[in-house]
Amino acid sequence: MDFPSTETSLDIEGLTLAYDGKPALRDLTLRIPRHRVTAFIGPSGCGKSTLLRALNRLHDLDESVTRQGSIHLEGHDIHDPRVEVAELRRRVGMVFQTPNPFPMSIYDNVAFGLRLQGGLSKRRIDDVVEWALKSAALWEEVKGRLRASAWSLSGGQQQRLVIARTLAVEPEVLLLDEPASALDPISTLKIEELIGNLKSHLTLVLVTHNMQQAARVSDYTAFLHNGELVEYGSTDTLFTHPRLRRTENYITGRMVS
Ligand SMILES: Nc1ncnc2c1ncn2[C@@H]1O[C@H](COP(=O)(O)OP(=O)(O)OP(=O)(O)O)[C@@H](O)[C@H]1O
Repeated sequence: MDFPSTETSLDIEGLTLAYDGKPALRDLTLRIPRHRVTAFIGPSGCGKSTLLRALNRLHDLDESVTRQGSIHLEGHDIHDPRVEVAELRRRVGMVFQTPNPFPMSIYDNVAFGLRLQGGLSKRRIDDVVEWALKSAALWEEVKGRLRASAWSLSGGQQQRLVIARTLAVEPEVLLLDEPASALDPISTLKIEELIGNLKSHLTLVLVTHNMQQAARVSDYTAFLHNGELVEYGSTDTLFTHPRLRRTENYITGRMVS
């Protein structure tokens, strides 16, 4: 799957990543398009989360990890020594499987990153908190109790709060690692709707075990197996006319691992 560089957000080239010398990703090359939803699918242990984490350098502190190859964000090498990792992680935000709001109020969760950046008036922070909560489709449910503890929210609301917290610092890319797998079906639907709405101004990358979910929300799908990129293409094509037998076996449930 190839996109012109003008439409590419993340350009992954020859990426090999190993834990203690054991490769989890093998020579992966793919381009992730801007303002689209790209899903990574594949059996457990195939390297989906490893690839997602590599995109905002979450492996940096893991001394067992070695890497070859490159990742460019908007044409710039994310491993360039001049890159500040905190700024990279602001631009490439990440939401994990289990909602992880901070032990503070709803408002303070969303304001957290803005206050760290500093220099914003109280009024401006109020505005951004409201905008982020609206963007995460949570505002109507919490506008009357912004000072309540984030932990008083349901699991699905907590996950949308975490998304609002991530959106508040205006990332360009949002990485979602099984964001709905701990949620009930109604909360899952809300997260899926939200993903669809966010792509008008964000690039989204989604790891999911749920193939129906990948089919519902993503524009492009990458199928990984044993750390290799097996097939990558438009979601419609990959699910209806996979090129390779391995992909077909996986999406039809004939491959379990
Ligand atoms: N921190 C780590 N240290 C050592 N090995 C790891 C580490 N994280 C992942 N691995 C190994 O790397 C391989 C890929 O794991 P990864 O979590 O990326 O796969 P995955 O496709 O996301 O799996 P799942 O769907 O089960 O979450 C697996 O063999 C896993 O055991």
